[in-house]
Amino acid sequence: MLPKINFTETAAYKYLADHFIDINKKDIKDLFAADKERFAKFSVFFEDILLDYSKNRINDETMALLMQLARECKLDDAIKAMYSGEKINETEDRAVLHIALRNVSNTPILVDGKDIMPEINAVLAKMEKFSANVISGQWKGYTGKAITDIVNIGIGGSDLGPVMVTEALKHYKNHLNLHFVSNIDGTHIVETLAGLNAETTLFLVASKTFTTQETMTNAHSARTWFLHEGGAENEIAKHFVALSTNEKDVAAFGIDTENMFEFWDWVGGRYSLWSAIGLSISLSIGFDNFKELLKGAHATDNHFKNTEFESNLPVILGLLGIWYINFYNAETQVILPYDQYMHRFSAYFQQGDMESNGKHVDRNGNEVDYETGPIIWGEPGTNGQHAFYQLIHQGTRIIPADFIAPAQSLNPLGEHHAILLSNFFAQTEALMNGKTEEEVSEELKDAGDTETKIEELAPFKVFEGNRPTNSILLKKITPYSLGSLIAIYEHKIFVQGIIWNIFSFDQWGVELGKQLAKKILPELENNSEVSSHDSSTNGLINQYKAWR
Ligand SMILES: O=P(O)(O)OC[C@H]1O[C@@](O)(CO)[C@@H](O)[C@@H]1O
Repeated sequence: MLPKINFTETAAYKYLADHFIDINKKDIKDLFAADKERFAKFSVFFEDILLDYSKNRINDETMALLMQLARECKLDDAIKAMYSGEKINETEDRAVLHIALRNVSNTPILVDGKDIMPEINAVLAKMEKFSANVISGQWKGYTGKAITDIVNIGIGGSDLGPVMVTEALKHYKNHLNLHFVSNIDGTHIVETLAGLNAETTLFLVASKTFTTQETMTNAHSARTWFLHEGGAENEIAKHFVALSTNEKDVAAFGIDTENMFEFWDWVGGRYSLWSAIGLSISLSIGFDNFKELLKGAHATDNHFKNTEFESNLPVILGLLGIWYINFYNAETQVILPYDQYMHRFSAYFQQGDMESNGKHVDRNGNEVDYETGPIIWGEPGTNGQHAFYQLIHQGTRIIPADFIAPAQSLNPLGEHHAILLSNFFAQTEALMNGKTEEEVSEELKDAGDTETKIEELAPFKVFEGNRPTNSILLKKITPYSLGSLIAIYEHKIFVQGIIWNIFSFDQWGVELGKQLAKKILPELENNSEVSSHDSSTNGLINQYKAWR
């Protein structure tokens, strides 16, 4: 069982809260001025990943107290509980073992007394064989042609991970064309299938439960399309495979369970890209590269489990988040990858973080009286600079920002990468230093503005600065380094959930909307007026009926 400690009652929390003003007397830029070794002190390497957290509102005392907070919340016990297969997802009575999916060192991991590694390795072997067959052209469609297009049908964790990774690793892809259908909006599957050839298209129906309404509806529409395009019922098996834990419903759909790649209930949907859900990744970049992704994550898993908290990247990132969320009332966390391939990285962690820690009841079943999971958002740099950096620089909110960049470009072209990285470096410097009214006035004076003009304009051009950022510099985006980075963020989420004393691995909050949608759907099947809801819902439904 996980520890069930209220972190606001710990000595560390109380000291941080009581001495918050004293601890925060100096701005970040003054802390740098006072300590030439600040960067060295507050940056840490994990293999070819550098985390520079020196541009935060911290000092030695803050970090020591945050580390004490983690220890008082028994984070080390919680880590051991997860890695040992304890059922820490207590409301669903499940273990949480995405770490087992990438446990390439094959140390036994027991669930209910049974080592799960053999079955994990069996699925990996099946994924490897299948990927090789499809990529080599050995796997043929119903007219004997090789597969050219892969369509992954899934949503949430059965879509976001595969999309993010196949995009981030596009540089490593082969000839297969990858497509992803997730939304129930008919546009998504219609636009995706337009122009595809049923003879050479392979569908992956990705669904842990194999009951998700969007996925099953899209899968049936894909099946109908396949038959309409010339495929026959007895040829479904050549063009449909299932990625699921639910063999019964896979068979009921008409997919040969021989073409089912299984995973298990101790794999959370938002942590499942390492499982059979990652088949689209393996098809896109080859199984060897998929294995590299697993190896990178496994390296982070060992780092997280074995490294003292003071040098532990997920622990440092997790505690810094706690510092801003629970002591500065930061409501969001922005993730800014300065790499176009990583354009879905923030979106991926919207589910990863917000579906894990968007909780309001603690592990004792009581309403919490403190903030928990942040709102995760972000876009690649430098695009974000031309969209929302105004608010980050001069808005009224504190927005902790993670800047991520690779030192090496996968597409070196003239000075493009140098320009990209110059912005990566400059933004965190600008957010920290800001610009004083004196500096602004000086600039305006040098530009020849009159005293009056300077007096009018200066307040609008001041940058407060002291805005906290983390910089994560990778040597290069590879399957291995991406695997490590994703796992760092996964474990950061774990750290925060443990400290907030919440359950990070269930997601009851997604159910109510689905239930109500299932009640409304039959009401839309006729044209009679609806009055069973509140006047807004009734009004909207009835207007929809009038207009459709
Ligand atoms: O993989 P599946 O079972 O189809 O679930 C898809 C997604 O739906 C959820 O909202 C749970 O219902 C996410 O947690 C999950 O990743």
